[in-house]
Amino acid sequence: MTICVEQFDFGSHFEDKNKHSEDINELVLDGGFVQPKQDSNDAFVAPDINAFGHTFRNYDEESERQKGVEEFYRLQHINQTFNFVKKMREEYMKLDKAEMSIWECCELLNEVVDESDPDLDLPQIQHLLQSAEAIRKDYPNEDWLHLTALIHDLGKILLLPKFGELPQWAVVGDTFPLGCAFDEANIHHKYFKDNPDIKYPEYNTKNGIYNEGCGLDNVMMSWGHDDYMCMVAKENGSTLPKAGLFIIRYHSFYPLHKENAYTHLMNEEDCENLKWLHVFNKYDLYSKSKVHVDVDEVKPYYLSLIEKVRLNSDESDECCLCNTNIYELAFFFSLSFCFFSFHCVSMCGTYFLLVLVLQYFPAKLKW
Ligand SMILES: O[C@H]1[C@H](O)[C@@H](O)[C@H](O)[C@@H](O)[C@H]1O
Ligand SMILES: [Fe+2]
Ligand SMILES: [Fe+2]
Repeated sequence: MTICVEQFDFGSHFEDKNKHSEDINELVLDGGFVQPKQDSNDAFVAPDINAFGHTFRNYDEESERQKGVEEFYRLQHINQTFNFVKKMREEYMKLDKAEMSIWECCELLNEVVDESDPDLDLPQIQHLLQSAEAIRKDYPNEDWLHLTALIHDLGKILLLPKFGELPQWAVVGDTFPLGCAFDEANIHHKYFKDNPDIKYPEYNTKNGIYNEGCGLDNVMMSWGHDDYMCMVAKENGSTLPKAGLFIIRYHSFYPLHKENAYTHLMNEEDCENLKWLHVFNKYDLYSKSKVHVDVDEVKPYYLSLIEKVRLNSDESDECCLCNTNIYELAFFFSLSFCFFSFHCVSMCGTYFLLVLVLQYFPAKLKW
């Protein structure tokens, strides 16, 4: 099967910007987010070297930091198995760990450092804002993309005690499919030899348990911050465009979006969404630097974006305006109404009406 993966050369992207923007503007985006792209004169230029003076994603560098990264991948490749992912998905699908707003979650990432990353050692909130600000500069009208950048790594809260305190190998790093052969395009591929799934013949052919072209949504990806965040967004009824959800679930799937491996599992929709992931990746990877973003300065903009994410009406019990429980709020107002009208029936009516209305403005997501 031939698959239409557009190979994206970051170096030439901005010289050839018009051509590319035509391509991606063919995509129809749902969710009520602004679409058209405006060209900007001073586009983000991908630096050649990272904050440590090395090329980006250089996994062969001889350094102390790199030794830690390699040990991370050894553990990840041994421990991520089909059954492990299945168990994790069942556990985290419950969304019973916490209720909090997106911004509260961003602030939690202040405490998280990613040990798999050779290019960044700052708290993760800085990475979220660095990538979102960089993409916002070049794509000022694509606010869904800014929001996607802001939330794409929020799943790293899995490292925190409240969310199960999972080990780094179960949260960060590049991702790959389970249930089919491990492609050589995975970094430090050699460590897969000790993965227990290697002994199941059905998992060790090119397609494994999947049909060619089955679509990535049907593929079990290694468990981590990508799958978790996508799950949280979907289950909370987020209205992000499909391309945004695709970016969130596959942004660490470098074997696919950088090396073109596993493309036989994609369907047509994946091919379309991949174009956006290529755009996004430039900002995700090359915005990593030692330059801190002033959190307080940019906060109002991102809070306004967060408000645009409509959630399922029955998912949250809190009012977005005052964070009070909607049932208490409705009870209080209907009681006052009853007091003035001396009519109990109207109190009940008002109560149910208010609960209904208030549920359309939930402020918190279930995690
Ligand atoms: O080390 C990084 C980091 O964990 C990123 O968040 C992830 O998306 C990348 O794929 C990974 O290589
Ligand atoms: Fe990530
Ligand atoms: Fe990232």
